[in-house]
Amino acid sequence: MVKSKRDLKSPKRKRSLTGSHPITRTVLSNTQSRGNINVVVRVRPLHEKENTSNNRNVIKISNEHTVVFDPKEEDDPFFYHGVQQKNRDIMKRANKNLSFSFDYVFNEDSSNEMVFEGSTKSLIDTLMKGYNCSVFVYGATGAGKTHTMLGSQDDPGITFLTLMELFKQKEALQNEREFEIGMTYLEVYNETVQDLLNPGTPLSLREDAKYGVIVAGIKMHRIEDSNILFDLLAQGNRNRTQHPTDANTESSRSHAVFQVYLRMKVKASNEISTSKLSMIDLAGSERGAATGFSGARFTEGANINKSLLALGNCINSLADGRKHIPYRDSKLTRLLKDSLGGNCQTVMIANISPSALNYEDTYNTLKYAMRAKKIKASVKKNIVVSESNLNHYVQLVEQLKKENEELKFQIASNTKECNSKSSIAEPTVVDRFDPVPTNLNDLQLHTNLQKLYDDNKQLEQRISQLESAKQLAALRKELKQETQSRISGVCANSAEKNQCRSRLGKAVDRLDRQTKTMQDEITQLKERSNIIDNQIQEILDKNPLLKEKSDAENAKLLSAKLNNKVNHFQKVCDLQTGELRIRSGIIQCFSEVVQSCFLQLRGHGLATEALTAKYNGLMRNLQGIRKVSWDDDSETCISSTTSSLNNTFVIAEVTASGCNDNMETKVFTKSETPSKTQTEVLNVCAEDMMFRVNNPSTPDMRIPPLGINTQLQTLSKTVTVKRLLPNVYQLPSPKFAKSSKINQNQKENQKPHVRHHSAQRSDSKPSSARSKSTMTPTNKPLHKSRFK
Ligand SMILES: Nc1ncnc2c1ncn2[C@@H]1O[C@H](COP(=O)(O)OP(=O)(O)OP(=O)(O)O)[C@@H](O)[C@H]1O
Repeated sequence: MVKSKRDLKSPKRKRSLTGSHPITRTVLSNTQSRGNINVVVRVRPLHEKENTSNNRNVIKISNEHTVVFDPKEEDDPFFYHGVQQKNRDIMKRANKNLSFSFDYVFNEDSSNEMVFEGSTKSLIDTLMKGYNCSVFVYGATGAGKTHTMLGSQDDPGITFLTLMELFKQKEALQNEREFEIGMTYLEVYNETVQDLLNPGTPLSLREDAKYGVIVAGIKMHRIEDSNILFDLLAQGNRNRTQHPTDANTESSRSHAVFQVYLRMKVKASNEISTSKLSMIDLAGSERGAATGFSGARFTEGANINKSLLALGNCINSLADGRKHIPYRDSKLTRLLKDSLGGNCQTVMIANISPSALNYEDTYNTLKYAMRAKKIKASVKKNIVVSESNLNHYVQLVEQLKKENEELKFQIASNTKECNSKSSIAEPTVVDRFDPVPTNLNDLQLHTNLQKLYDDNKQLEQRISQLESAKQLAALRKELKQETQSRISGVCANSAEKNQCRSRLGKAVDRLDRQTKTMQDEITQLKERSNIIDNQIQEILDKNPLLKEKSDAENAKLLSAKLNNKVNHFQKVCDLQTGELRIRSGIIQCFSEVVQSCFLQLRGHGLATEALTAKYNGLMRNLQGIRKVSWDDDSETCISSTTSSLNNTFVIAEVTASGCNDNMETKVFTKSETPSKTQTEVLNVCAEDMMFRVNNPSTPDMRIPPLGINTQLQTLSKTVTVKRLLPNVYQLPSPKFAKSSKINQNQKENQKPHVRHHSAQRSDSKPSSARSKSTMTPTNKPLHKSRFK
């Protein structure tokens, strides 16, 4: 016997497979039920440790098909007054005494060869006829699964014996058929798939319409004779994940899947058949406590149990004849999709320990095996008559039928959902009926089209995310640059300025880099999306009837794009709201500081006129008084009707002393933007006018407003403001009325003002005096269209 599972070597092949350990009982002929999974139980001998401890045997084999779990113990008869007493020990727990029937039960003395003869030997006939076959060994840790599968040099396991049988039959049929045999050996460990013959990065599973479930990237090894096969088996076994547990010092912690692919061509008829034999050594099905580990081993155990539970659920669903089988719940079940139900002849070997120490695990294994027995398999031959690529046609038809069923089910549930929604809202375009073709070719095109649209949707989703992130980055960059431009005004010294500039510069660079990376990815994704669009077009060219489906999918795509846009604008709003909050905080703080500084300066008599004017302008801005509005057409408006003149404020057409000769009247139009200084002057003028309107009794009405002259000299021009926005300056009507009376008294002295040329202004009266004459506010609401 080999000392370690990893020491597996080519077993001695000189032994006659059928002669050395003949099975004494006929097993297969009358026990195998072709339609169902063939379930056999193998009871291992007690270990030395189990023998020495005061250990009870919980398994009794009644006959070759029946095993009794926790059999009733035969009590020593107890007599009282010569009468035998029943239930003598009332403290003792009643035995379960459960009887289970299987296709065959192998006892402690059965060799691997006997197990082979009684379980997997017949599979080779089936395989040679073009059917898929699979063998599972199931059981708790230490129950004898690996011993059954791999065995030892003296007692080779069923994998070795089954493949020997395959080569034997191959040789026998050599003259009639051409054979190609390939194999893969992989393990599923912690929900990842690894090639045991080429260990490396984990492999992924893909569903292929033609070949069913395939392991992407696994290497198939071609085998001509049995020598290389056993070397490969030993090599793979060395790479298998093993860790000692409390129950087994060489416990296999992964599910090992050994698959042999057979392709045969009948020379006479050119008939080609393909079949696959899968031999699966499952990891232990024990409870967590049996491994005695926590941490990594516990996680490992949890993953093993997860996949075995998923396998159990699939078995239950298959046994109950349900339509939906949850193959996708674990990697193991996905991988074994075509090895469980459907087109496959399956054998399950349930390994159990007879020791009471494994009471619960044994009980669970027997129950699991009983469930598996109920699975009904419908085995189909994988045969085609030509050498074309259709050698998996049968499998394809099966899969398409299944997909058809699933799609019909989806349509039914969608229609139901649609009906229930229609009472609340109009059905949207995405809820439209999506016809499913009944013809197999069309169904294939339909499925492909759906997949392409799904891929496209994912790409679009990612592109939208990137586009949105890119635009937000551009906005952030703009804000950073704005901050950069403010630096010179806010930093105290050049060191601080440089520090700020460098920080902001780095942020801008980072945003540039991010934008570039995003742009690159967008370009790639768009290229892929274009390829998919072309593929979609090709399908639509082949079958124009799918146009309706395509329209529905395009509508879904558009709806998803619009949703993404809405999300994007929400993000932009959030960003800008955040920025606004920051700015309001700055302005609040800033105005307090400025006010305090200005008041201090004024207190010390240091506030110049210019500074005061600036300060007043700033304060007005902070109060929300932002602009003066001018009429569009200066010429026509100024020289037009009296009512328009009544609404005209001429603020400062009269010069300050010393520069009245070259004055010209300036009328701003809406499209003109006055300079910063001009705006300030206008604001001050307007403010002054308002003050005079609101306080008509002010004695120095004739004195021009403070600073105006100086400013006008600087400007060297006369400024005419035709109109002020009343809602900006908020002229209160009662005060207007009051001021109106005063203006009435002075009306006699007024001349309608059209345009003041330098000659008319030679009296050098203060501007305000004349401007007052044109300030003829009216109680009538001002015509809206004139206020822009
Ligand atoms: N039928 C048998 N006859 C003799 N020895 C056996 C038999 N079954 C199992 N053993 C021995 O019991 C021990 C545990 O068996 P094995 O490693 O096959 O268990 P296992 O079910 O594969 O456990 P694990 O799931 O932890 O890998 C081994 O030393 C093996 O040689």
